[in-house]
Parts: sequence; C-alpha cells; structure tokens
Amino acid sequence: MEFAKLHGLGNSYVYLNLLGDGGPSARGEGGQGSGGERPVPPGALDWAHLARAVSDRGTGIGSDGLILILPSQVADARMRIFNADGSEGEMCGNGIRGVGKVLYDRGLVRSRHVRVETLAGILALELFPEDGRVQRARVQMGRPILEPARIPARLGDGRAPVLEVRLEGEEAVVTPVSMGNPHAVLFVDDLAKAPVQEWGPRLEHHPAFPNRTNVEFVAVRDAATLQMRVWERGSGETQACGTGACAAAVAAHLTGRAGREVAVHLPGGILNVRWDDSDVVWLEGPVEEVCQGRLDVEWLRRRGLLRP
Ligand SMILES: N[C@@H](CCC[C@H](N)C(=O)O)C(=O)O
Repeated sequence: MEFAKLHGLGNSYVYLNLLGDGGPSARGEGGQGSGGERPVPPGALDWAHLARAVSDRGTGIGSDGLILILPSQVADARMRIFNADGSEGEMCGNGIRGVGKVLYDRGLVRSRHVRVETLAGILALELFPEDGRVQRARVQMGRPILEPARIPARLGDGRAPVLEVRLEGEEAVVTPVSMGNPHAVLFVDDLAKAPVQEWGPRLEHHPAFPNRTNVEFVAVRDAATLQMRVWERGSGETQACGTGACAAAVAAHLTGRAGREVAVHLPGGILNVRWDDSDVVWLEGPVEEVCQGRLDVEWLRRRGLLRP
C-alpha cells in the first residue's frame, strides 16, 4: 500500500490515496504491488489503529495523523482525517490543502479549482502551482459556528462569545468556535509562557466539551497579526493548525481584538485568514510533499493491523 507524507507548516499527515485510479502508484512512481506483492485491500485495514501506528515517530512514519483520499459522489474527492490517537476529526485545514496537492500533482484533477467532501461539508480549494506542482492553496472554509450547542460546548447562555471554564481552581476564559470541528480559543499576553502543555490536555478533555476540543493560545500583536500555539485534539501540541488559525481569527475579531483579515504566526510558519462580509472564512498557506513510500506488509501484520 503506497503512502505519501505531506505537511502544511510542519503539521504533517500520512496520506493514502484510495481513489482506486491513481495516486503515487498509478503515476509510475513505485506502483502498488510493484514488488510483485498483492496490494492490501483497503477493507482489510482498521483506520484508527493504522493512524496510531503510522503517526508514531519511533516505530511508524511519524506524523500528526492519517488522511484518506476517497471517491466522492458529490465532489472531486472525499477526505477522512484521523488524529495521532486514532480519533476522527471533522475537518483539517492544513490536511485538505495536501489533498488538493495530491490530486493536482498526480494529474487526478486538471483544474486549479477543486472541491473536497469532508464531515464538515463540501469545501472549495484554489490551488497555486509552480512548474506543475502545488506550492500553496486557499480554502473556502465556510461559516464559523458559534452556538455552543452546535460546537458542541456546554457553556454559558448560548450567546456570549466569551465563556469561563473552571480548571481545578483556576479559571480559563475561552471563546468556543467550531470550524466544523471544535475549538476553544484563549488569549494570552505572553505566548512563551502560555500553559499549552498543562491547560491544553485539561481543556481538550473538559466536560464542557462533550466531543473534546482543540485548544488555541493566542497573543495579539496588532489588529492584523496574531501569534498562536495550538494543542490539537487527539494529536497534542503541533506546529500549526488550519482550522485553529481560522477559529483564532474569528475569536479575535468577535472580541474586538483584530480586524477581519489576519496573519497567524505559528511555530511552523504563517497562515493567512480572512473572515469576509458574507460570514465565510478563507484560509491560505503553503503545502509541501516530504516523501512517498510503501507500507511494509510484515510491519502491518506484526502490529495486528490487517484484518483476517
Ligand atoms: N491540524 C488540523 C486539524 C486536525 C483535526 C483536529 N485535531 C480535530 O480533531 O478536530 C488543521 O489543520 O485544521
């Protein structure tokens, strides 16, 4: 089974192309079963288990999760994203740009405008290639969801954008936002001192967030510049998070801290976010392919990843 590893600002995923008509294998770059083995049928794999195994930086490939590219009846492709702990996310702003790159670079789509089905709806991408390979992509992320019941967040009276969560004696003030997946945004003065490793997991698993949550720690540099560190649901602290950058931009504007267009500076680089007048959020940033390879069947067997 062929894989590719891509990242957007250091937020990395292992991609499997399950379209059945191409990907790394069909483009003469190794070929599924090119070693004479029979390809592993996708139905033989447990995706949550595989996500944990490939994400492991010691015994796997090393990534923040696993992304499947699947056929869609309603778009160019369907994306499923599994975090490093095997949980499935509804959306991934960095990962979806990688889906666009895989589709375009391998000639599986001809247009620079691609639509991808996700658990958060069908999202449109604009791809920016150079010499036939996508370097950057812009995603129309849709409208942010702010009603606590739909985030879901069991907080406040259902209207206030700023809510308080009790953390064993301490009080965290968060702005919950869903970009299809849940986020809790906290504003801090000094990002270097932000308790990402301590509060991140506690907020992720706090009963106020019944589906758990991603957590963003944000310092406002000026009305057009945010600095952010992120604790991702199911993956821990990562170098960047696309949906998280969008949630941070929405929360910053909602609370009067920033305008509608911001550059979000993350440990892995810069994402540009715009929340337009029609309530739609746009995310733009780089995407890069790291490598391609083939999952070893013995490795899959030894880890009990192949269903009989
Ligand atoms: N890194 C992603 C988000 C991946 C899913 C997230 N951890 C979740 O469980 O919601 C991004 O770039 O948006």
